[in-house]
Amino acid sequence: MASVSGSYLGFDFSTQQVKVVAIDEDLQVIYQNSIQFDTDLPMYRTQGGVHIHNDNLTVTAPVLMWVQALDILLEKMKTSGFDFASVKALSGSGQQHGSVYWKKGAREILQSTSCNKSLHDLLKNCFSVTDSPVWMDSSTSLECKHLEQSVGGALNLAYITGSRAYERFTGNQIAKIFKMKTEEYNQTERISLVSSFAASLFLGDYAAVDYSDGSGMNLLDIHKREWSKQCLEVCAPELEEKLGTPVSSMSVLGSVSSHLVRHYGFSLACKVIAFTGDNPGSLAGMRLKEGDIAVSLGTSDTVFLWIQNPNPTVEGHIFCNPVDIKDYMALICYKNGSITRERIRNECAAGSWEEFSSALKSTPIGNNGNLGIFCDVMEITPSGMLGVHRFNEDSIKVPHFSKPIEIRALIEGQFLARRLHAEKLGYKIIHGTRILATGGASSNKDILQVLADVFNAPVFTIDTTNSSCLGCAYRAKHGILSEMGVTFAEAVKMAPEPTQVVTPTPGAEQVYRPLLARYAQLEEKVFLESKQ
Ligand SMILES: O=C(CO)[C@@H](O)[C@H](O)CF
Repeated sequence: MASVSGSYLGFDFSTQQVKVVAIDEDLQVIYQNSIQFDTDLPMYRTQGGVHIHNDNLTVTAPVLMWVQALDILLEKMKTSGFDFASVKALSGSGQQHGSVYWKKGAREILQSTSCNKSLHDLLKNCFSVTDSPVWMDSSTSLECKHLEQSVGGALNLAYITGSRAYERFTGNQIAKIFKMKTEEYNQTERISLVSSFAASLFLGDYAAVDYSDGSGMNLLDIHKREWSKQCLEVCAPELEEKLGTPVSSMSVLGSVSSHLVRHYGFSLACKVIAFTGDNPGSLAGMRLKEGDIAVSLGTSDTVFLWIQNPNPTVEGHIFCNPVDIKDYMALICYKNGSITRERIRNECAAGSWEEFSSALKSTPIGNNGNLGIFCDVMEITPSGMLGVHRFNEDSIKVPHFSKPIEIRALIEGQFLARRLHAEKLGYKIIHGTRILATGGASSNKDILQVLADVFNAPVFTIDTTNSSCLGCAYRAKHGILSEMGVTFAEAVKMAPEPTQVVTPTPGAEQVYRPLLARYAQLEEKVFLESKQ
């Protein structure tokens, strides 16, 4: 029987805003809207949606601001005449690693349906910690060191949880709350991620943490897909009870709350699908599949990978895959993205991308063996690498290159690094591999040509505006089909296809394969020198 036509919602509780996208049965976007924390909720006095504390390390956001933002967004949708009754399922995402602390007794209030209050009025006394730590926080170095030491080191922790200890990761943040706000911690009956907190607002009950966003906590055993008791015990007492049991990112958590049915006219049949992290949501929005790699070329660069057999290392992050229960995804972040590309453009191409492109076109693939590593700011991957390092074809360090060679050395060096680190995490370039490029630099075809040549794979461009919202609307549709065995790829096959822009230059692979090996040796040399 043909399914009754309906719509699907994807929400994203990101750092600076709450966004919503609605799609129809054919996956076409039929509605979108957003609430900006700084401007629409000025009484919270956030900057970029957060409060950076005086120590310049602690970064938090007021949890009631997120609640109030949803009230306003749903009212905006209602005022614009959005047909809530047509929504068959909804899902969403949240900024990863942030944590929300529900006070004892909050669940009963969350479940209460009798009142006509806004969610903000309903929940205003429900949080034991009112300023939630968020991903920009870097105040938990001691907790990170303690966790790594307690489980046998950084690599062991990465093997168990998918990442070495990171200051922003939730387990270390919870450890700090237990240490610094012990009474508040003891008054907490549930700890949510931003994603599962948001899902709870729609469910009218505590929503479980999903495997994918849970992989960003240094607490979830990504192989067993259950909490690592060893990690829980190191971070804080009675933590498993406060976190609840994690679930698949495709889980149907239940139906939307009767509070929302009454206030907005959602159907009682509208399902809430597990919410997840913004990056797993983006992977869904880009419709990445096995063998694909997404490269976001922005101020900082981010690489998303689909991985079947992960090899967790102390660099990068392995998360459980949000759309395939047996596979994984990886995330690799680089600080030296467009920051460095723009500096070299200004110094070597008179500030012109056209001249930058001409230099790439006038220099040979492989740059006659000249290699460069350009870290204007301290790099995330590899952690702590800094400075500009140039090597000639004999791997001898040289003080400078000519301008065209400098330009090619920068771009080849960046993409050789992305390929090296991806393959270290277990990524494999297979037949049919696609590179999905997004972000500012993806508009430069000559830069994408180098990307295609280094990876020996075709490069496609995609519009990732609202990629996480869109991905979660897709996941909402898939969530109610997955129980019938429908795969995510099948559920979203009607979505707009990415545009192929360039294919690898014949013979490029024969140049870059040995160059990649040389790059790996030189990067290791520079990395070790930076640690001395
Ligand atoms: O910390 C991050 C990923 O590990 C960021 O991308 C946050 O998810 C942004 F909200």
